[in-house]
Amino acid sequence: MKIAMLSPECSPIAKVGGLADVVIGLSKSLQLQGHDVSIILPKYDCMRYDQISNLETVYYDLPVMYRGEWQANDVMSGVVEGVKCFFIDGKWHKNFFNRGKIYGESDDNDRFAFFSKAAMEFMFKVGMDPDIIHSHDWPTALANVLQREIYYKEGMRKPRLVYTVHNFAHQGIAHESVLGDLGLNSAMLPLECRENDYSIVNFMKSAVVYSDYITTVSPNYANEVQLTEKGMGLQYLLNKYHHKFSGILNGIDEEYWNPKDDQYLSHHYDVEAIENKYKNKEVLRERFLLRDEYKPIVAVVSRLVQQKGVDLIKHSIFYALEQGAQFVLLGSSPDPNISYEFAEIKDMLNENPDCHLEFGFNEALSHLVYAGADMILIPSLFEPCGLTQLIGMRYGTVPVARFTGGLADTVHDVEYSRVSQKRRNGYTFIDANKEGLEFGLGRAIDDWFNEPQQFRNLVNNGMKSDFSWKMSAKKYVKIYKYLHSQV
Ligand SMILES: Nc1ncnc2c1ncn2[C@@H]1O[C@H](COP(=O)(O)OP(=O)(O)O[C@H]2O[C@H](CO)[C@@H](O)[C@H](O)[C@H]2O)[C@@H](O)[C@H]1O
Repeated sequence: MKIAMLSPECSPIAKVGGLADVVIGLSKSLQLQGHDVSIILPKYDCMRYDQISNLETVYYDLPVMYRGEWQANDVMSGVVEGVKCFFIDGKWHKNFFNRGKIYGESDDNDRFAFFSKAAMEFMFKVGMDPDIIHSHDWPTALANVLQREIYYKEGMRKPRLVYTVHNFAHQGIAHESVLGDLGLNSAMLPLECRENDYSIVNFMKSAVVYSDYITTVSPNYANEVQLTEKGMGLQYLLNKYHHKFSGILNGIDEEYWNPKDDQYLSHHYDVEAIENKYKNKEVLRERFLLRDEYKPIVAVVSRLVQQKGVDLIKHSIFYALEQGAQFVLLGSSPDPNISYEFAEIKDMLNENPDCHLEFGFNEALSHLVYAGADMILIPSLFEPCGLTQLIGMRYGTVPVARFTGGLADTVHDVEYSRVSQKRRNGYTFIDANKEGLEFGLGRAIDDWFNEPQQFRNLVNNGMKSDFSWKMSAKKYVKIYKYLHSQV
């Protein structure tokens, strides 16, 4: 099948969070299974150009009608991790993608609405005509509306539309004038695509209504968003369209995340020969100036946003130290208040030889943290899937996770899980408060000190688990094929 992925992120060239990992991981796996995949992205000035090969301009001056005028764009192609990518390079004065960042601009809605239109226009002009247009999250949601309302009518009839939601907390809300900017007739957009104030358009709702199939990134989160407030206001709509909605668990790219030959590690290991993991622990300690003592390292690798349980992360720093563990954090926050709070804690613990907080986004360092730590903590308030617990397990780092969303699908508690002993791989806790966190983390630290064999079994079980994309990619293909069988 011919699949066009539309995404604002793609690892490792344009990554803010897990969406980037999923887009490349799923694409690689689909390609391995014999499908023809292209990823279409904006051409940001801040991309990792060193990770793109064969970059060349393939279309000059692609005209895109926006705000009633033809705007020129070049389109470049390149290869990322073996997958063909196209980059839309807006040449006009607004410079939507030369902002030094991917998100966080006051005109994000306009930037990504424009990208959706330009991506559709590109596919139309070059006659790409994919079997599937697979768009992701709010930034590419309007592509689905554009396909049905404009491009289908102009003859681009083949594509079936699949839409994956990585987080219902960010939906893309804008005044309906955004539709006119894209050449859509605002009056045609159904009311269920709008907010209570009908002049406000909700991008995600629109994609739910217009797509042929909607997925989210774990089965448990798919249930939660239909049944609870985790649907962030979309519960009704998701229930209405439940026949075309399901959860497919994310995988990880096991080639990229592989302790056996990880490009960022100097000591490689696997489940059969794990000793080198502890050399990475030494390297991590040296790097973060932690003392070399018989203690477990608890790690957090995260965007520091409320979703991730920032108050619980803060509490866990002090709690882990109190319990005799070391604590490391690699995190960055788009929220200055949260950044400030963590900077204060860093100041307070500056002289502590058992703690290091590192701020910023650092891909290479994240690999060392996964490899060097003993436990990875994910105390999220909600979590659509979560990748850090999967990556942690791949590196023999035991997850301590809140029992929610995809974390509940993937982390199986050593004592309280219903799965067989062999599949138990971590510690979970239910309550999103200090007591809950201490219940999960306390048991993990205690077992590390006092039940080393039990802890080691968890390490082994995690490392032996299959978190590859293979099975999940097959589930997507099944959906793609089903949609075409319905035509
Ligand atoms: N400071 C830092 N430096 C380097 N790397 C860092 C980093 N902070 C985070 N990362 C990396 O970013 C990724 C984050 O993965 P998450 O699953 O936490 O995704 P996120 O919440 O962003 O995305 C959403 O989409 C994904 C994908 O569907 C869902 O799993 C998730 O639940 C949902 O919230 C991991 O690869 C992690 O290593």
